[in-house]
Amino acid sequence: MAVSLGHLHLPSTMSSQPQLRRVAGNGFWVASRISCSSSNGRVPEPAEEKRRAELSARIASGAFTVNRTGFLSQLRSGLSKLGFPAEVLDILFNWVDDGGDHLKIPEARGSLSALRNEAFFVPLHELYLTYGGIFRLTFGPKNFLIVSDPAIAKHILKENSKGYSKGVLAEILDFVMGKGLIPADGEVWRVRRRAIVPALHQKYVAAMINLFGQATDRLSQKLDAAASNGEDVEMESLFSRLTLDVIGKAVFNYDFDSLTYDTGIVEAVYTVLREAEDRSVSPIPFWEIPIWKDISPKQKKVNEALKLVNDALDNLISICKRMVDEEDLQFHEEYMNEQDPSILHFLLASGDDVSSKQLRDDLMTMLIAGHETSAAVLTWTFYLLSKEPAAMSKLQQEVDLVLGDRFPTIEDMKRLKYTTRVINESLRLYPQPPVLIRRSLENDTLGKYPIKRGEDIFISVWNLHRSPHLWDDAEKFKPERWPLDGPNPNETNQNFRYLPFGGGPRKCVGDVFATFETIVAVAMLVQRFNFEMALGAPEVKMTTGATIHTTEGLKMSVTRRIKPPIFPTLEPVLRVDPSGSSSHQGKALPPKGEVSSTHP
Ligand code: HEM
Repeated sequence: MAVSLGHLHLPSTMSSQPQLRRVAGNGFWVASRISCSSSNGRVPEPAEEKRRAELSARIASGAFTVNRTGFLSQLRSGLSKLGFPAEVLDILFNWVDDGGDHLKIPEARGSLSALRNEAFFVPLHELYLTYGGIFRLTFGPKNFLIVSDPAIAKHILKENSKGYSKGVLAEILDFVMGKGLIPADGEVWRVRRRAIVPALHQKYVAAMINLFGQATDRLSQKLDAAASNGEDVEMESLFSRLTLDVIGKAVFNYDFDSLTYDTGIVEAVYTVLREAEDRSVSPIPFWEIPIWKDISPKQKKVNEALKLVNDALDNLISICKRMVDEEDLQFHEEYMNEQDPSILHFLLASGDDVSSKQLRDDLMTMLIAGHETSAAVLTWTFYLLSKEPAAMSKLQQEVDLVLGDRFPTIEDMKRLKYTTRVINESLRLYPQPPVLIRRSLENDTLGKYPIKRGEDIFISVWNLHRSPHLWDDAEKFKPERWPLDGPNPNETNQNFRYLPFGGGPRKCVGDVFATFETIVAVAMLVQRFNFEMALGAPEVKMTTGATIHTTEGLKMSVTRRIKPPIFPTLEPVLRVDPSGSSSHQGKALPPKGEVSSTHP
């Protein structure tokens, strides 16, 4: 029986797991009921539902379940054959299990064919509903522990974070990030984290609000042209360009201007990004095979692109070094160069004692970490909003009331409360990335199970965020689940059932940056346009790399908004402090349809 707790906090490992029972006589573990989840916060299509039902049936039939061997299992099987009732054996063997140190993690054997054509975290959700908050998934010689339990996630990410490394992730990303902050472990990570975190200080993030506004304004110009011509737009690729332009300026003061031009460097960045994503989901590391590496045209292209990007970064580092040398520098905690407020400038001005290679690795890491993640959040937010017109109109009411026709300012970030909740909820349904990867550096105990050093672990944020045991209406897009006047939801106040930016010492360094970036983009776009799924647009399906992508893009039709007059007595939750609004320094938007000349 899948346990529906229907409340928010889940204190113990045991209670988060559906009850498992062994089928008498065969020693298999099965769940008594498998609930089939809809995905995307929407009602699944019939074909998808049928495929899911088949997968659920295969899981329930034990097609993925590993036969337990060993003395206890054989004893149980023998007793069962002698006619002992299953219920009695359950009680007896669960009791024996609880006391012993032989306890085995439930185990499922994955078949690659079952996972084909599917974002891999979706079948993991089905397996979670059957096998519980921790299980071992075996693929041929490889196996992984899949963790979907808040208490175990907290243990790995926070309480015993020193006992875990980035493992397989560091191996996959080595070619592009080297020892950058995401893959780095141990002393390198500690030193780099200490150097980088101060660069994202309050004054810097506040300065970024203008940058977010200017970049979104450029996107608006594109949408405006599409609206005039009655053309549909593919929003996923536009969001990817928007966030690339933002992160280039924010991290190393480079204007990709990818919303306007398709330059060689933009193409090179995408080649490298796609390769990183392909490698993260490839079952066989082709790129490590010596001859393949040299003859594969794809690998050749990747190496050329990587060289182009690395050379560009090296060049930006030397330009910035020259700027810093010529500056009359007075470095302090909230230091920021007005002409170049980038993270790179801060790091060099701080006298950060670091090799150029390490600095490049860190810049590349932030470029990748801060680009696709924010783009994916925007893509799925607009997808969800297109399915919930009521949420969209509530959002537009708030934006009209708080911003009117202005650009957003830093003060608006706390006033755009419903906008923030929409993003919180989008991040719950579509966490980016959907799994966190770790490797145990020493023997440990996860929940009630002992594990050995060297275990590869996937913490499924997708499962945590969509667990029917942890959330009411887990699959539903409900920004209202987060009270407007409550705290911003995070891993701490949600006791690790909600991990949009990870948790513990390796939590995202760009969480506030990214939250503001997405608030500004969402607010400015819905302020100016209405969005709907385009007529005849392909069904929006998921595929995965490091983040969740659509398979065929997010095709939308965009129309300019004709705004109703603003009545200040809308719903009380949307009312803003009138004294605050008069002090806004925000810039007025150009009249609808006109193009602003503001460029970074
Ligand atoms: C909505 C956008 C973003 C999301 C959803 C997101 C999510 C995450 C998550 C879940 C982690 C933890 C990974 C783990 O524990 O394995 C992480 C780490 C990280 N993120 Fe973000 N991120 C976003 C934006 C950004 C931005 C804009 C930057 C840079 C300015 C950034 C830089 C980093 C870095 C450097 C780490 C590694 C931290 C460490 O290991 O010490 N992220 N991010």
